[in-house]
Amino acid sequence: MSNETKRPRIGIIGTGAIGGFYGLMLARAGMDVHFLLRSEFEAVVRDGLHVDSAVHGDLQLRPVHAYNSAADMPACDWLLVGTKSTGNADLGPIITQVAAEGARVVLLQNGLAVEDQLRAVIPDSLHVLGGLCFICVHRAAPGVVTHQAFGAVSVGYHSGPSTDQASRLAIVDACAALFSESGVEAHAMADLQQARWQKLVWNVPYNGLSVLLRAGTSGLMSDPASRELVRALMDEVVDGAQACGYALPAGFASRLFSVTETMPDYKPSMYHDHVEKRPLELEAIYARPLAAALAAGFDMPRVRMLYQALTFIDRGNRQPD
Ligand SMILES: NC(=O)C1=CN([C@@H]2O[C@H](COP(=O)(O)OP(=O)(O)OC[C@H]3O[C@@H](n4cnc5c(N)ncnc54)[C@H](OP(=O)(O)O)[C@@H]3O)[C@@H](O)[C@H]2O)C=CC1
Ligand SMILES: CC(C)(CO)C(=O)C(=O)O
Repeated sequence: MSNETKRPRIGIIGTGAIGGFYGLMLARAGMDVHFLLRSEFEAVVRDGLHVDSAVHGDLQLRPVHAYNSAADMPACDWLLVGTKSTGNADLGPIITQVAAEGARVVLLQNGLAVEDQLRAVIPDSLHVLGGLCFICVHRAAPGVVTHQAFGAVSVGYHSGPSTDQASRLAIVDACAALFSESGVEAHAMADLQQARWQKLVWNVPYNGLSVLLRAGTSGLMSDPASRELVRALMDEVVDGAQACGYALPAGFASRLFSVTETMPDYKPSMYHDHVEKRPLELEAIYARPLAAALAAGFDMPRVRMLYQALTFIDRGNRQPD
């Protein structure tokens, strides 16, 4: 175990836009942060990590505790997972290798039931939390993250050795405190599933339509036809959530719609995945919500159509030229 009471040791599993941004913020606040990288390892060892932020200015971390193998990392008390959900089934050996005894694993991903997938491949002794990131970031170059807007994280307990509500809440509060101490707005959530459905109200329309229509938020919000489509998809997800037992606050979709009008033109992470020919997070953002709603007796035909179109696009996009 590391000396957690003095200085928590944090492992960033997947140092892309999300892992790079939050990891850098935590390290700048004096925490002992270790970054697992893959394709950008050499660049980060050589040049450090950079965040070009519209909110915080230009931030740099150099040198970086960077690793290209989990086997070389020290045991960490907290693991923040910033990989895409498409790779969750393969994370078991990595997490198991890097986790200190009783470590807390926080999945910073979009979508539904992503924690269930991870839970199945890691030891029962580890705590699993979910973290929802309300932020606009993307990788601009190896080791360079562009931060356009926002930054808050909402955290909730998923599963693990803590069975009573009080000890679960204590872990969630400790996680939120790590972020707060690094200058990131953080909230503890009582109901992770409810929060995941709420976030889907944004991700289902904008992530998928950005790929299908090749447009960022400004383009989608400036055309009457795409605006109508966004709104209809949002309403369907709200109804799907309700069918699954998660009643969202009144006017929630309208508020998200209005907030998006004030955002800088933003291309969601799915857009970047498509451009870079990486697999799209279709299972977590579309297939599972569709299946959950259907199991509750509610169909989401517009969401299904979007999912089917994206499946076609994704398959073609990843075939060799
Ligand atoms: N970007 C955003 O603004 C937001 C993103 N999200 C969600 O956050 C999650 C992460 O997204 P984002 O940061 O944009 O994704 P990125 O593609 O920018 O980052 C993913 C990172 O994980 C690395 N990685 C994947 N597998 C491994 C592995 N086995 N070992 C080491 N590194 C690995 C990738 O390395 P490599 O370079 O080799 O690909 C990459 O650096 C997604 O679920 C997304 O939906 C949520 C809110 C906002
Ligand atoms: C909704 C948004 C743009 C910021 O809150 C986001 O977090 C995402 O891209 O998933």
